[in-house]
Order: sequence, then structure tokens, then C-alpha cells
Amino acid sequence: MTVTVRVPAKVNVQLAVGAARADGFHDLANVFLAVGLYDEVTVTPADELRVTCEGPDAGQVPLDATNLAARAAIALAERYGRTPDVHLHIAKDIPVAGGMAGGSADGAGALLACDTLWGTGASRDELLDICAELGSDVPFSLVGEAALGTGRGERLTALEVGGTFHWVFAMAVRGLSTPAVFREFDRLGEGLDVPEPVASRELLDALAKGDPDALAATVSNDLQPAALSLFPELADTLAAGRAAGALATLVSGSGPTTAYLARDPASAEKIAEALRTSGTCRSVRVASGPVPGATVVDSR
Ligand SMILES: C[C@](O)(CO)[C@H](O)COP(=O)(O)OP(=O)(O)OC[C@H]1O[C@@H](n2ccc(N)nc2=O)[C@H](O)[C@@H]1O
Ligand SMILES: Nc1ncnc2c1ncn2[C@@H]1O[C@H](COP(=O)(O)OP(=O)(O)OP(=O)(O)O)[C@@H](O)[C@H]1O
Repeated sequence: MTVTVRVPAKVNVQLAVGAARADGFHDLANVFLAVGLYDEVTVTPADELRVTCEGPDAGQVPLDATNLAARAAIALAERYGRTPDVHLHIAKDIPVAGGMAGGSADGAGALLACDTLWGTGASRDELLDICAELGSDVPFSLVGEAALGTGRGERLTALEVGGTFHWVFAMAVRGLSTPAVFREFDRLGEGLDVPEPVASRELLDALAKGDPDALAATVSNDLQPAALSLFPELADTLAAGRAAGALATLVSGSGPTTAYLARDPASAEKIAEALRTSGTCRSVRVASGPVPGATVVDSR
């Protein structure tokens, strides 16, 4: 039997970050939106655990037991007292180390694929618990659509969205490490009072209405100054997107991918073209959301 699961990338339309906690993590008010850029994870029975990866960024993906897909298979197998004897193949289209939860997508995808292959009968809550152990973004990759993440981002409340939002994403010439960006956030905030992170009422209303202008007026990312501090050239990419008519521009999560909200698909194509010719980024993609989370697309 072979099972293939498709999993989307995310953009954080609000990322409010609190002070560092004793465990090193930060409390968040993290408003996730799943967008239509996908990785696919295919699982087949094998003699032992093996990971392969294809796609433009495949060379940057670890193929050992640190891969989040491998860790997901191991965690599920341990819980059900079996060996993770599978071949996991990742068809990777989500940029690596781009702040779009690519590794998290593969973790959630491998978990759902192995669960389907092995027929464990795990409940949704059990799967979400394993996701939370794997990483703060992994539960959202499983559920998709739109959600507010609290705690370190792993405790999810589904959000209503009243329409489709059109986005352009600019991939940067190099990656940024998520822990390094959080460390820079701490450094920039040294000696300052960091407020409790709270979701913006106006932003949640804008999502519920499906209103791009209202969303544009309320998007925010507390990690953006830290990402720009570590990667100042991102300001040029943001400026190019703004000049091309983006309603809002922001760093996606911990970056360095930058996100541009467009009024409609035609405007998204225009912004994408302007970014492609700006010489300020590696590649450009158009995607819209919300879209469903991890989904079995083939099982035979
Ligand atoms: C930046 C975001 O992508 C926004 O959605 C996430 O907060 C990061 O989620 P992730 O990549 O799944 O992160 P994890 O694998 O859980 O944590 C990686 C590292 O990021 C930092 N981290 C992550 C989440 C959080 N709430 N506080 C943190 O300080 C910690 O240094 C942690 O060791
Ligand atoms: N399946 C995977 N795909 C990509 N990277 C992985 C995977 N598993 C582990 N990694 C490691 O995780 C690092 C971060 O990659 P990832 O693509 O998940 O970053 P990200 O999109 O910035 O994450 P997030 O948005 O959740 O902070 C990579 O540099 C790589 O070493």
C-alpha cells in the first residue's frame, strides 16, 4: 500500500510575540492562514526508515532522523508499539527555511500518511498532540484553513474566513534560522517592556469578512524587525512589492520569505512580475488561501 498526503504552506497574518519564557519559547498570538503552495509526502512500506526528497530546494533538506517527516513516523510508531519501517518521499515545493512552515508541513503530512498506512485508529486529538511535540507550527499544518495559535503557537482555535485572499511570495537568496530570529527579537527588546501577545479584533473581523483592504490595514508581524535586522536587504524586496501595488507587505513568520497581499488575481500577477524583474529575490510564487490542511490525495 502507498499513501500520499498533500500539505499546504502558511503565512502568518498576525504574529504577536511575548517575552521569552523560562523554557526558551515565546508565547504567541499567531494568526495562521494556509495558502496553496504544497509539499506532498508519500509513504510506502520498507525494510527500514528511509527519507528521500525531490524539488528545487531538495539539497537543503536533511534526509536523516532529524527530518521532521522521519520524526513524525518515529513518534507515531513509538506510540503504537511498532517499528517505523517506511520509505518517506517528500515532493517539496514549499521553500526551505523560508518561514512558511515547510518542515512542519512534512511532519504533519508524514504523520497523517503513516497513520493511514498503519490504520492506527488514532483520534484527531492524539495526532494533534504528536504534532505539538514535533514543533509549534506542526498542528496548524495538519488542520489548515485559518486558526489562532496561542501558547507557543500549538494551541489552535479555528477562525472563520469570509473569502479568498490572494498573495504573492518572494523567496530570498538565503534562509534564516527560526531560533536566530527569535533570539534577535529578544536582543532588540532588551530592557523594554514586552506586552502580552493578543490577537487583533480588527484583524479577525477582516478575515471573517474576507475584506482584503481591512486585512491589509491590520496585518502585523512582531518578528519583522528582527528578520530585517538579520537580513536588511529584505527591505528592498518589500519596497518593490509595495511600489507594484501590494495592499500590504510583510515578512512571512520568521522570514526571510516576504508576503504581498493583492486585491485580486490580476493584481497578484502584476506584483509577481514586478518582483521577478526587481532583482531583489530568488524566485516568486502566487498562491491564495485559505486552503485545507493535510489531506490524503492517494491511497492504494
Ligand atoms: C515563527 C513561526 O513559524 C510562526 O508561525 C513559529 O513560531 C515557529 O515554529 P516552528 O518552526 O515550528 O518552531 P519550533 O520548532 O517549535 O521551535 C524552533 C525554535 O524557535 C523558537 N520559538 C518557536 C516558537 C515559539 N513560540 N517561540 C520560540 O521562541 C525557539 O527558539 C525554538 O527552539
Ligand atoms: N522535512 C523538512 N523539510 C525542510 N527542512 C527540514 C525538514 N525537516 C527538518 N528540516 C530542517 O529544518 C530547517 C528549517 O526548515 P523549514 O523549511 O521547516 O523552515 P521554515 O519554513 O522557516 O519553518 P517555520 O516557518 O515553521 O519556522 C531546515 O533548515 C532543515 O535543516
